[in-house]
Amino acid sequence: MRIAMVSYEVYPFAKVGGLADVVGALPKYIERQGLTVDIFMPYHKKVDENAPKFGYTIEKVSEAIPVPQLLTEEKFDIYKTTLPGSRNVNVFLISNRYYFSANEVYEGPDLAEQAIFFSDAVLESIKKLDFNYDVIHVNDWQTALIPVYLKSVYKNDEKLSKIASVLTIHNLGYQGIFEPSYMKFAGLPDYLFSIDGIEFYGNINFLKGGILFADVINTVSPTYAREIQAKEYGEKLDGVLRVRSADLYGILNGIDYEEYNPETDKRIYVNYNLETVEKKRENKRMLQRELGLPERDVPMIGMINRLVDQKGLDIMAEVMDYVSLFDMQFVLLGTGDEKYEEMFKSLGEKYPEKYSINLKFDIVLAQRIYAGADMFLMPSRYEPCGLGQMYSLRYGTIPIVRYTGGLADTVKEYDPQTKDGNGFGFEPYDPAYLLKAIAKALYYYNEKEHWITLIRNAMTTDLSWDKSAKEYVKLYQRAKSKVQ
Ligand SMILES: Nc1ncnc2c1ncn2[C@@H]1O[C@H](COP(=O)(O)OP(=O)(O)O[C@H]2O[C@H](CO)[C@@H](O)[C@H](O)[C@H]2O)[C@@H](O)[C@H]1O
Repeated sequence: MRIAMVSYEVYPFAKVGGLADVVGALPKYIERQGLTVDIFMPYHKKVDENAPKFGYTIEKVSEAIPVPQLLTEEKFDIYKTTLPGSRNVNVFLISNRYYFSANEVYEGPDLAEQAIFFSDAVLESIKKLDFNYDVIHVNDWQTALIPVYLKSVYKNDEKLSKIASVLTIHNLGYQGIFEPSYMKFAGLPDYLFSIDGIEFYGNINFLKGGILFADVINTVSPTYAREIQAKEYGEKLDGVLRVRSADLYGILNGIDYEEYNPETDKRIYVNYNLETVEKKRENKRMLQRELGLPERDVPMIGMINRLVDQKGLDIMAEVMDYVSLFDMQFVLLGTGDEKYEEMFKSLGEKYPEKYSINLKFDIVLAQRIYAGADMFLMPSRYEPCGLGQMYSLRYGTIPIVRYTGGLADTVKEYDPQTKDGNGFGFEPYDPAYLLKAIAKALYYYNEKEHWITLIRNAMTTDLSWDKSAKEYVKLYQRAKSKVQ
């Protein structure tokens, strides 16, 4: 089977959040299952910026290809590189100066036009390139129109009509909702502007289109796949998801065990494994030094996040003054909404000996926090899967989470009787429960025998992609069986 995987972000070429990590790792593991995978992504400015750091080279494959389907004269070029660490995963970069010259991945002159242009350009590239794909695997709203095109405009196209589609929802909170006028730009037939199509409360909704028209849909954890079919987590698409529930799966993300390995990770200060885990302390000391925190043996809580409502920062705001009463340190790395940046900045100013607030994107510092911190906080309001808690488990850093979505599927409450469990957490979205979970973790930090057991349980949790990659292969087979 040959798979075309389509995404706006792919590590290491351009990364904003977890989507990049998934599409940068999963193809390597699918390839090991004997399939062939190619990636299609926009040629963002970031791709050139990251090239010297990661040592990939880029060549031009084809140029000035039109998109006759769309209401634009813009053309695109195709460039090609290879996914580092893969055997043979081609990465095709769709280049167009007008749409893709912003500094950031999710910026541009018009985000709706940009996503439509990219989606159609991918299909035009597939027509042009000499490969026969069995499945197009699209990710999130930016690429969710591809299944819509396949089942409407291209349903009689000799090549494209034979390709099945899979949509992965990494975050239902972002849907791509725009004015109906974009139907015309996209060249989509009018009949699609209906309740059974991409119409959504008078607008158009790209993700809804993907959910209705992809042959198979999945999200990134079994719990989130269940949660989003009910009103509380459904973001107004729960009804549409229930319509497709027979074709909706939940496959837990994995993490790249080669890239994220405390034994070999070159970005951390001192390497370690389960047998030499006491070296974590050295990582903490060096991190304290780098960040200007007092070099003491106090429990350190880390947090690395996009600073947005999803991440539970409003309930955190209510408890951090109380958490600050403990002898502890807190290290934040993140960027996002101004109100949250301000909240963390003022905590840093109020308690300079306890807080290190780093409002930037820095993948080296991220690894140093995963390795150096003792605990990792992720009190998300909702979390489709969550990778932060998985990286921290792998690095022996104990997660404190809200049990929702993938957090509930990967973190298990520590039981001091049975010595089972790899972290701490809470369920009701309520600051009092969050405070209790943090206090509990801080308590067990001082119960050294329990803490060592926790670290052992964390580091031996199976989070590899191997199992999930096999699930994706089955998903592709299911999708393929629907178009024959
Ligand atoms: N300032 C910063 N500097 C450096 N690195 C930073 C950073 N801010 C965040 N990161 C990194 O970005 C990634 C975040 O991934 P998550 O999966 O935790 O959340 P995200 O909401 O982005 O992903 C969405 O998609 C993924 C993938 O499916 C789902 O796991 C998740 O639940 C869903 O919300 C981690 O690798 C983290 O280290």
